[in-house]
Amino acid sequence: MGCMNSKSAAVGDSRGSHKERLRPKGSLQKLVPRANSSRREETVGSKSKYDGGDVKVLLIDKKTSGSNHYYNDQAEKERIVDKFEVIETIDKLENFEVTTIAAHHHHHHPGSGRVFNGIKGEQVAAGWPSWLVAVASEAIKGWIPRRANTFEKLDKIGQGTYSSVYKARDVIHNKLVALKKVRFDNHDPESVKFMAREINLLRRLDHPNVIKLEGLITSSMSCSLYLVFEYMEHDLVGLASLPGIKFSEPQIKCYMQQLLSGLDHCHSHGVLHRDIKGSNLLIDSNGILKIADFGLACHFYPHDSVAMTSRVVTLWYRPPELLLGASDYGVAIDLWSAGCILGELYSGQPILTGKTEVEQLHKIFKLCGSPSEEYWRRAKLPHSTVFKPLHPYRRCVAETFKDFPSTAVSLMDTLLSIDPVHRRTAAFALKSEFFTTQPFACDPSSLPKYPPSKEIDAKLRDEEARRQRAVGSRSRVDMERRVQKERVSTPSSNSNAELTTSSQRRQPHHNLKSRSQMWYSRNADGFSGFLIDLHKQTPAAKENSIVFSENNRKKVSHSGPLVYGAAFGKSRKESDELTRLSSRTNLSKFSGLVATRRLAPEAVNQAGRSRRSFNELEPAGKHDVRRHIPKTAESPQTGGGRPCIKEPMHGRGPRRNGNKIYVSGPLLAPSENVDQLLKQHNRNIQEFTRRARLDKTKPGKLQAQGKEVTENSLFVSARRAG
Ligand SMILES: Nc1ncnc2c1ncn2[C@@H]1O[C@H](COP(=O)(O)OP(=O)(O)OP(=O)(O)O)[C@@H](O)[C@H]1O
Repeated sequence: MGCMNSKSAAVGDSRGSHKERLRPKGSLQKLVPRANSSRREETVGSKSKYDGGDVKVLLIDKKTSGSNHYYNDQAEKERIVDKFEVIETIDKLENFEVTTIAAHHHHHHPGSGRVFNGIKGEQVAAGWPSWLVAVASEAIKGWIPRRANTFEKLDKIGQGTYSSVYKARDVIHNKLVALKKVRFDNHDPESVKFMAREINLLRRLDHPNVIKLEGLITSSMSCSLYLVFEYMEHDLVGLASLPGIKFSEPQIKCYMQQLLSGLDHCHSHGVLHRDIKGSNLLIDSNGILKIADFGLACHFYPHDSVAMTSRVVTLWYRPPELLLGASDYGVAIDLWSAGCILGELYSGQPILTGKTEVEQLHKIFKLCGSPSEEYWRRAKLPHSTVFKPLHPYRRCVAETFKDFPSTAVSLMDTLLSIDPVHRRTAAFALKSEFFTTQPFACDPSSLPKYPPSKEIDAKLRDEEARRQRAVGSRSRVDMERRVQKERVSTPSSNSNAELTTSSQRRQPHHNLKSRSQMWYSRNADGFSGFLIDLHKQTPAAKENSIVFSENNRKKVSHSGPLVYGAAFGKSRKESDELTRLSSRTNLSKFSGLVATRRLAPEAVNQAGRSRRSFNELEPAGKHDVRRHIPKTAESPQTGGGRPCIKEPMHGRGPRRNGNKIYVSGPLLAPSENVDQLLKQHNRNIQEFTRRARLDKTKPGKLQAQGKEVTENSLFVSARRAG
């Protein structure tokens, strides 16, 4: 059949003579004759237009073949179509034989110039866009697209890096669903392919603990795609951050059992998830946990060695072998993440919260010990020469989590093995004493009913609280100015107290310290936007704040590790080690990169190349790293991976002033500065007035001096505020 030029309209070998005549328009619809029509039933083809390209479809009703109609022109077609009543979008094609479908486009496009026959032809006829059919026919096989107007969109409930997720009502089946609008470039076949990979994998899986893909919404005209999922009220991060939530042991076991059962199903179906983390574990109103977000997932072949990218899994849940650059890995990567979740469920906060890959690995070694000599030799990991510590680290998982139940520690010990082989399998974990000894996992249906809670809700709460702080601070600044202006001697702290109280009254969450906020302020690993009082900080937060101030003071245009050996208050040995690592690697620049999500596994080398070129071409500090990070860092988990130096430069990073550090949030002058500033200003005015009195007789000089004082005072203010 070959390619066709943009305007020719070959419809099929046997109907070549009609090729210029078939110009039906509109989507594929089943038509029934109106009462006065002589026609019995017919399906008209669709000619859709998108991005300047046309797709032609000719369907022949098997029952009435021979009565196919070719329209001479659009007007004729419309006249004929008008005789029919559209009763439904076709959802079954068995009765129709697709003879030929021609797609031709003005622009280069997947499917451009292609004539689809057979299955692909049917797919286009069924209303799938040809850009999807062209490269992802397998993903939509046997399915028909749902139409957008069969859903009623409700709220936005999730914002992922690659998607926006909406709550919606399926009006046909009258039930709630989640619609995930996936972002991809439909002009780029690779991008479409990788989006389709998620669909393919999801369709392979069918388990109560794996999210179910119920359908796809698109149309031949559309360049976007929605994935339709069963609706889930919660995710684990959102749930854990609900104020006052503390999971019981049977509850933790219940969630872990479901997580591991879901993982076991994925793994036994040859699927690695590669992004297990709390926000991807969805929980419905009956307490059923489902693994979601298969955007990073891939097929794996246990007995074949296929190179895969190591840039997967959100930093805090990423196993050491990936940080060491492994490209041949297996189920153990998901088990490591599951071990992190287990620790998090007990401790109430993420357990390994590095800000950079180097720091993440360092934290892992400190907790789990560094790999044995035998492992270094056997694994031959790409970054081992860079990351192998000079001195081995001792494993202290049991000591660190000594307050947890012993069976939980024992399971963590297995799942957090440095050597992936020792992590065993999800099936093995499910048989561990953790699940076989009392207290047993509770039944999901017996779990408490929670108000809807999502990571996005937790974020919104955090943001609202931050906004309130900002409003409070701004009001405070305004108030201080007013106080100064009116020369009222009320102590500003009183005014602030009043303001705080009123803002608290307005905002019920103001004073609630969500768990995520606490994680941040405790660890200073995320960017919460809250004013943190150093006196009240834990040592960990203090350590980090020192890094921040170091960064600011030294105006280092590079991320953490270059200074963190010394700045984190580590032991001399650790500090030397980190400095050594940091000076030997540039990986810190790419911290938090969570995989080349749309990159083929085979493209590992290419990723390496782009990494190099990024290093070589871009001057440090000038580059907006976020543009190059496919999976950016808004969540605490991914946030852990952000290069920390960028943030202060963009006004979102931690800034230190006296005993307080500001972490993220709007750029506000710390309010203590306002006091100083105003005092200084007063002094300057007094000085100016004094000199003016002295120099009454020398107006020329006065003017000059006045100017000088003003400039000085501005200079002082700027310097102090900066
Ligand atoms: N079936 C669902 N029901 C309810 N909410 C959902 C559902 N699927 C996803 N969400 C919400 O949307 C968010 C983003 O979805 P998802 O993780 O699939 O997208 P993503 O773009 O891959 O995100 P990420 O950047 O976190 O990997 C989830 O964290 C979750 O809160």
